[in-house]
Amino acid sequence: MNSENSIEVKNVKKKFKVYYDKGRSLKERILFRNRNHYEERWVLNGISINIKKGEAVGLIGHNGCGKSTTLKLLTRIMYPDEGTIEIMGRVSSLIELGAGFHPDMSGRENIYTNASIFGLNRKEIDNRINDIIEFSELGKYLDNPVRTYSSGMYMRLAFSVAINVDAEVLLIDEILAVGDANFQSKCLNKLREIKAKGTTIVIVSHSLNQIEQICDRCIWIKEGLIYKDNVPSEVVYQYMDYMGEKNRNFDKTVSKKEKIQDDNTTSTPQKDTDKTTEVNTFNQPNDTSQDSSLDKIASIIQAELVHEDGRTGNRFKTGEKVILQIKYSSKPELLDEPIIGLKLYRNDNIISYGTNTQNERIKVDLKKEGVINLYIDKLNLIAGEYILDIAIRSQHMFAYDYKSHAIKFTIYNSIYEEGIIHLDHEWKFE
Ligand SMILES: Nc1ncnc2c1ncn2[C@@H]1O[C@H](COP(=O)(O)OP(=O)(O)OP(=O)(O)O)[C@@H](O)[C@H]1O
Repeated sequence: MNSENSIEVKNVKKKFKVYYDKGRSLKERILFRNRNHYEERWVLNGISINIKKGEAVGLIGHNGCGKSTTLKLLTRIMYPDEGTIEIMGRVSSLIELGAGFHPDMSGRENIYTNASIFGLNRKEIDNRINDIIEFSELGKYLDNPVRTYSSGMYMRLAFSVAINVDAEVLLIDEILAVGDANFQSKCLNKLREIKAKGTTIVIVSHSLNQIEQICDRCIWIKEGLIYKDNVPSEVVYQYMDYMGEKNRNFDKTVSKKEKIQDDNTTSTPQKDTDKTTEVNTFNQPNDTSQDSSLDKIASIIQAELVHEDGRTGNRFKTGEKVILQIKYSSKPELLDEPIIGLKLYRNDNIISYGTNTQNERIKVDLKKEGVINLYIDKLNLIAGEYILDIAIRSQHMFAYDYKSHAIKFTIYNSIYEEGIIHLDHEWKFE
């Protein structure tokens, strides 16, 4: 094994036996008695990964692609059918929440048994117990049996033990999905601390944001093989594009099926409800089903964010140049000096920015139909999920139209930053 590496996975293949239903009735059992009772399904078809000491690697991919299987093979919960896995140093894992906990034992007793599974002796655990208890925030519940714990409390305990055993390799499967927002951010900070100390981390997560925040490298597993292996910002971007395309194709299929169903079940004229329309397209002027735009003095028909090269998107890099395009219709003769307003907030409800044309002393002149373009030179938000509300209001604050959650988008950045905004800056050392 190369001394620079912490993990070496060579051409690993893994198959599972998937057992058929034996049949419920006697007749089924007799009829199917000669049939093979299982089929073999290959989940990993030859994976090779070298992970350097101190590297943090994220595994991503769609459901069932083999991420957790890879992690379980690394933990040696299961073994490969072909290929080899070598790991240097003590391994700590957060794979199945509270696996290894005894339900009737107290939190404190479980700390001892769980930490000893990770290879710590009594004295080593005694030295760490205060840190473990403090991090778990379990306080007065620590002496209660863990069967009385909520899943969040289980997670706190499991996480606290796993990160305090001074492992050289930490394997985490989707574990940060549990627990409240405060604890999640505490775990993220702790992971950064652990990483800074040189621990190798492999993390499976559907939260691409977490992967971007913690990892130096991201591996996309597809059809049991490594499809992409690069810096997180690159791989996550490509993955989002791929998943977006997949969802659009799915929507198209659903739309077609629904249309056929609709055609079969009703003879009344169908309204124009094309499911392939972007989610940020709102009720159309010819859609008379809802609060119709026809009745409105001004309507927001569509809103989207556009990259500098003209592509519509919902994923942008911190500092990217973007254009917000708002397609509208209005009845100019009835408009009373309209105001266009925006409110941008992060998915934890922190308002990140808000403005309107009135405050900026911009005179708005809306036509019967048109597009409002807002040019944003630098979208200086830190990585996260954001939501944009858009409104067209009158001078008297009457909302002609208000679109809550008009656009949802993601900001990515390979550098971890705290807060909301990114301050353009430059370091100089003299
Ligand atoms: N013990 C098992 N027996 C049979 N099939 C299994 C077993 N464990 C996993 N599989 C199958 O292997 C495939 C990969 O599972 P795995 O849990 O590794 O996927 P994953 O990428 O982690 O998915 P998810 O994102 O949904 O967690 C799935 O089709 C799953 O049904």
